[in-house]
Amino acid sequence: RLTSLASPGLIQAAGRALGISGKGARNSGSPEAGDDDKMDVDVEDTAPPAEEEYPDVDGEPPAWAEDRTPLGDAIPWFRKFQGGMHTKDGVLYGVLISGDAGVRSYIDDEIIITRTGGGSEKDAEGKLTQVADQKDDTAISRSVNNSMKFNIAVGVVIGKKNKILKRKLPHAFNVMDYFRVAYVWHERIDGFIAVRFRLEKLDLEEKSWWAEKGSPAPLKTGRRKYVKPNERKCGACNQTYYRIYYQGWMCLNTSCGRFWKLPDGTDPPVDLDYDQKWLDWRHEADGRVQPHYSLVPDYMSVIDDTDPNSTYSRTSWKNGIVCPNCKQCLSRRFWDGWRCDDSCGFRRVLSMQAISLRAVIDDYEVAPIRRAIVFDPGPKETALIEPKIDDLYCQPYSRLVYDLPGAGTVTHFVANREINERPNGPNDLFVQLQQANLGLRRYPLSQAVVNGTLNAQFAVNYGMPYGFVVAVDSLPLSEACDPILRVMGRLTWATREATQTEGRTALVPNELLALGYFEDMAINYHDDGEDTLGPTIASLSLGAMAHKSLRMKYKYYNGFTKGSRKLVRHDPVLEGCPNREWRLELKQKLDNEELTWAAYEAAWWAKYRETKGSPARDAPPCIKTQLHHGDLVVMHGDGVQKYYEHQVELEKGGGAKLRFALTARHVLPEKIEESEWPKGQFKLTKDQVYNGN
Ligand SMILES: O=C(O)CCC(=O)C(=O)O
Repeated sequence: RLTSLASPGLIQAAGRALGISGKGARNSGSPEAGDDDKMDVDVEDTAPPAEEEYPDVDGEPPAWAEDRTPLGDAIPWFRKFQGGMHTKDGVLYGVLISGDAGVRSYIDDEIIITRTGGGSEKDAEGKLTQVADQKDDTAISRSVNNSMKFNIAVGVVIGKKNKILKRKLPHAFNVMDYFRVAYVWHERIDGFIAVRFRLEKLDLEEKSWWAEKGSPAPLKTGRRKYVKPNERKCGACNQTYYRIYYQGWMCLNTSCGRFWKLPDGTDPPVDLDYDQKWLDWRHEADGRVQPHYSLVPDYMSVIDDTDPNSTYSRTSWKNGIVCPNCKQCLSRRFWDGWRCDDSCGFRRVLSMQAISLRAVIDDYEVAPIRRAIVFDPGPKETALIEPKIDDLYCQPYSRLVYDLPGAGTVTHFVANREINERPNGPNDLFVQLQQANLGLRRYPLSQAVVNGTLNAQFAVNYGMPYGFVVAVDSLPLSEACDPILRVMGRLTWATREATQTEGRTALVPNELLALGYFEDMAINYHDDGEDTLGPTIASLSLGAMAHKSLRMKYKYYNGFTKGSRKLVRHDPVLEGCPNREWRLELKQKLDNEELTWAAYEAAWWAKYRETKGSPARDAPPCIKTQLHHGDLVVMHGDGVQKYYEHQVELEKGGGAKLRFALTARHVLPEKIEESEWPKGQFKLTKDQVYNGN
């Protein structure tokens, strides 16, 4: 705790006049020598004002965001979606000063003093606590040192949750400015060594936008004194350090016996005051200190709409823009560009010229006469299931059926040139879907670790509402365009074909999710196991090739949940899971009531401990397929979604820049509001019905 020597009102007034917020400063000199008490600034002693009582800021941030995703997409020096420091190749590029930056944090109009955060954790109340030593050899502290050593300016974003600056911040995340790393040192925090650093605003001429509204302009750079802080050499280790704290100079060499000791050899208190000379220290303008990126880059100026290769490229969907009107960071949420929210209305619409199949398929011929079926499990991939291959049953397709015992089947209808080239077949559909204005866009994931994380593909939903992975608005199927209805025809055929062979009646699809993949897009392991869905999911691939994999879910593979390691109550003990024999034996005993649940648990873990050779891990894929242009895949059986998960990745390289995946499901009407049912009703013309040719 700080020793307060002045009244809180006086303290705050003094702080504001100096542009000081947060922890206070004292004049240099030793406290023993009797300092000027009036300069004692101790705002910690007063209850922090409620946010709305903080003073307004003087200007507007040059860029801002309400979520981390658009911020990281649009600000290249802070392409960081979790954590507070963006480092790359050993250099620190950007810092986020958000909630609790820990003890002795400090921000004023030109200076920021913070810590690297390494070796620290948030406690139950969200307070940052150091839990391990952090020395200079960690990647993060090397990066901070490198930015100082190599004169790389560091961009800073301030979060609304920040309570050190004590200003009313306009947005959740606000770009401040570029700073130089002026000093890096070690301290002891919560008993552990921590790395701290001091940032100094690069442009000292201009008033900072986050300065208090109406506060005086900063001193012109030509009139500043640029006096260095006091420094002293340690008598024990001979190292020289600046004096940072009013309470006294301290050696900052972690290997010295006098590290972090006050001149009288005692440990310093937790709350210390910054020495005024240390806070007043500024560097003269130095042209060598430069940022790597523009503070707010103008990505729009480098987009070439006339080149489809650039429109569908990774950079084109990974990079956000900053709205030129309201300065909001915008992710590429729309198929055809960037749009700001309604209050601003800014749009940058790309012409989205159609891309040819030739441009996205990297094979000698765009389609083969007969597709070679790729199935070679290889010696290491013994978990892969061998499909039953039938070239005759639904010619000209080859049909591959993968059996997942106890779960269901995956049927792959492999297309070829004859199928793809037919009028209104896959080749035509690929062009037609590009020409149709489908309204594809990226939606926030419903179960994301970071708020606002967007689905990695562009999506639009037709028919009955479906929103397991992303909440996508659904459009009535009756109003869908011709190519979408033709796709519905194909998927209805595939659904029947894959399920009738098992002697069951198919539930005809009444929903269609269209996904558009650009270069390098992928959908990570997930299942489509929403309880509103029937057991069959059929999909059509158009355009670039993709790889689809299926694997058993972690808990069914290992028998227990990840993290909390709770045993699965009704363990199906599927084929391919480890320790299958004894797991089946124990399950039998549990099912026959020879074991209580508690006895089962004890026996299970005892057996598991004996099997030292099988540590818990993610299941390896049991199905790996290549999804080529025109192929259809049908996953059938409730167990496929319950026990298995699937992922799809666009082929890397080879120009694989555009793929459509159209997936049809049967949404159970009884599970959906009746008012939504009409959306799933549609009638195909004779021409739109597909019969497998
Ligand atoms: O891209 C695909 O082929 C399938 C997409 C998918 O996994 C899904 O819609 O759940």
